[in-house]
Amino acid sequence: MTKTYVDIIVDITSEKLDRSFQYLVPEHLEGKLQPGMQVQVPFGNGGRTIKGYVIRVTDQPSFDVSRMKEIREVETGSNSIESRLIALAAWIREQYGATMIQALKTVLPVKQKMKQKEERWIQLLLTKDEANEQLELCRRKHYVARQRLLEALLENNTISYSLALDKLHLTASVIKTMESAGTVCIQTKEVYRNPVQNTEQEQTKQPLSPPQREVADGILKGWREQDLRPVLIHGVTGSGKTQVYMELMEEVIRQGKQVILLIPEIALTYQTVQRFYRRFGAGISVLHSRLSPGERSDQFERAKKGELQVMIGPRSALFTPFPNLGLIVIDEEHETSYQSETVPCYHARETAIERGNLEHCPVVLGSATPSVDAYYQAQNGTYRLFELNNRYENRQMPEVYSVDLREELKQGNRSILSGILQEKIEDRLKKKEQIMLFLNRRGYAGFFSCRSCGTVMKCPHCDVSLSQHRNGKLVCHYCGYETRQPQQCPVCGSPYIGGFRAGTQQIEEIVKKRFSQARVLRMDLDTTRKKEGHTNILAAFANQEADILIGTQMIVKGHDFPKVTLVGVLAADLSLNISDYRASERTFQLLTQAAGRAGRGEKPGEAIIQTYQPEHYSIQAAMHQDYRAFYEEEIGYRKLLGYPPASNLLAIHGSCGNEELLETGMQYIRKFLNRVDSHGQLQIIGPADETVSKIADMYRKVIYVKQEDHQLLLRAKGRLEQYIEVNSGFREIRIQLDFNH
Ligand SMILES: Nc1ncnc2c1ncn2[C@@H]1O[C@H](COP(=O)(O)OP(=O)(O)OP(=O)(O)O)[C@@H](O)[C@H]1O
Ligand SMILES: [Zn+2]
Ligand SMILES: [Zn+2]
Repeated sequence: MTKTYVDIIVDITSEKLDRSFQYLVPEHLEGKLQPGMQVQVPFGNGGRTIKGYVIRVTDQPSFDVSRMKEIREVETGSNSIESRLIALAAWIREQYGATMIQALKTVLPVKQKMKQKEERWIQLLLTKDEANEQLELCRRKHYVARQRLLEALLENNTISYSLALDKLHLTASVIKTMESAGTVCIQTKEVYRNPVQNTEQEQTKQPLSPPQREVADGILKGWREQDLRPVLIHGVTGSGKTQVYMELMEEVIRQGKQVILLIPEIALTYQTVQRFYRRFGAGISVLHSRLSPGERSDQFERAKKGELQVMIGPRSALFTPFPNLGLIVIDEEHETSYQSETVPCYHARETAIERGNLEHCPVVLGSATPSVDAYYQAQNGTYRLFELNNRYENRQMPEVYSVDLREELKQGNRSILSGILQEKIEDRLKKKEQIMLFLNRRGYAGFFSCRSCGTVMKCPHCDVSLSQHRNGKLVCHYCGYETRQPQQCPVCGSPYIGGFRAGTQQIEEIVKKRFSQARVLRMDLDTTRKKEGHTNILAAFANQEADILIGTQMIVKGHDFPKVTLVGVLAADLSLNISDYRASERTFQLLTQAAGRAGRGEKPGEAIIQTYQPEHYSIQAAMHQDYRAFYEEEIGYRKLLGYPPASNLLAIHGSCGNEELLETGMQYIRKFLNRVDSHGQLQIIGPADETVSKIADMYRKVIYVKQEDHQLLLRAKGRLEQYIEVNSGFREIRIQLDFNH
């Protein structure tokens, strides 16, 4: 009979996570151990017994079995939060191809010694009238920072100091000035806890509209009947999904449980967070990527101690160690940022659902453009589906028009702005309404090429074209390589060489030139590189300090600007051209979300989609804001071609500085898979070059494996991982396994 062995960690509070110890499983415990369980083990030579956690069960001993000690016993009734998170880490390891240590480090907050910071709050000392008077004064004098603080304080008479710095982008000196002027005072947390609070601030709960009520009731009813399937809320842009989340959260909190709310980082603006503060008060904490590890683990510590009811944050907030987790909500569920780009490349939606299973708590997903994956699960009954088909107060959905750019060219318009878009911009400027212009940058490069021979200037280290910047340089957006713009073609010597197609910078110039009266803001990677750059720009646009906001995908994510009545999409199909089976899905989502920014306030909105492929189904469906039409078409293709969610797809990514070595290694992997697959059940494609076949001098290749049965594919993946681990030929090659993405 084969023996089982378990890896145990005894210390989960420090960097010592990677010290694991192997023990023998005694006969009476055979088959009873799982990752996460707490056990008693002998430790050291003194016969001492200590507690440890099982992190892995295996039939491969890692050292001489005759020297291995046995586990003493399993702790019964120990279902600590750590146990559940370790079990989650084990699941992540299995699903996403990582080592157990990588998975543990992702899931468990690694504690560091940190001085406890005192939490401070800013309180308004003026009456409403006085504050409004001051606000008027600041407006006249263009004290925009003070204006922002006053506006926030008028909505909520006490706000968190760090939130003010972070999300309102105020400096300490501005706050200081207002403090010495007697406008505000600074309080510590203790004071805030027994505060003389202005009562108005607690009365901000808005009643649900009848359709919102119906959705919330339907969801709660299922939970009361122990239906814990994940819930998908498909609600059109502006339908008030947030309102429904808040209702559900309130119910869960009332039962003494806690809530995790995931929001894409880019949508985690002051506005959004403030909405939740107003409703739930001090029991909320916000995580974002700029917190230091210490600050982060502080927040996790507070959560564990029961000081918090709600954690809001991007992806990683999913691992908040709440003692009694009652609900996980994922807003904008379709967002690609929910997938980690570093190992383990876990997907927050899938991982949330697994955490929900482990904690017996429901998961709610929401989106105006659900991922095809989630909608598929809702169609086959794995998820429950709820719909909000109208905007709040039946505000109109935007009217969407498409413009065929080929026709524009035929009619002699060579500008990136079509005739109709120019007219509508003019009209909105006259009416003092706001405009958003969106350039789809995915799959796009403002490339520099020769008009005589067609040579495109590429980065010498990466297989991508260089982008032209205004400073006369060509820049690689993957590795940062820069070079001066050549005066003539390096291949044929022709002087007719230049940049084609405009990037956001050039569009800004074109727009400023064409509409000299307009105040223009631009938001893209370059203007937001600085800390809080994007918050500044969004806040300025929300304050109507500009008429036109030009930007990339960043500007379409869940923002609510009521004065925007026109959205222009400059080149819709750029993202259709990338070689990714999700290209159509991404394009549809981007266009629908972009159009959804228009007409969210009292005035109805319009969107104009400029495209070279007006007949493409993604663009057609986005024009009609018809998710179902898009989904039906798309799922048809996925079924036909065996792509997720109709089938399962394992991607094996390899990268290496030596191309030959990489090719050989990938061929070995292919042969190994063929051997494992003796019944010919796996469909193996490749190895082939990745879309970007080289980054920073590392060559990149990929093998795809398709199979409908997830378990079968998981088994193949497990065998492959072992093969790679024991085979020294793979030391030089970085292999990364990726499921269904
Ligand atoms: N019950 C309600 N009472 C008052 N205002 C509401 C209500 N429901 C929605 N609204 C308002 O309608 C607007 C849109 O709501 P919300 O932002 O929640 O929509 P959404 O479904 O999350 O939209 P998107 O998917 O586009 O982000 C907001 O300004 C919100 O304050
Ligand atoms: Zn040339
Ligand atoms: Zn490069």
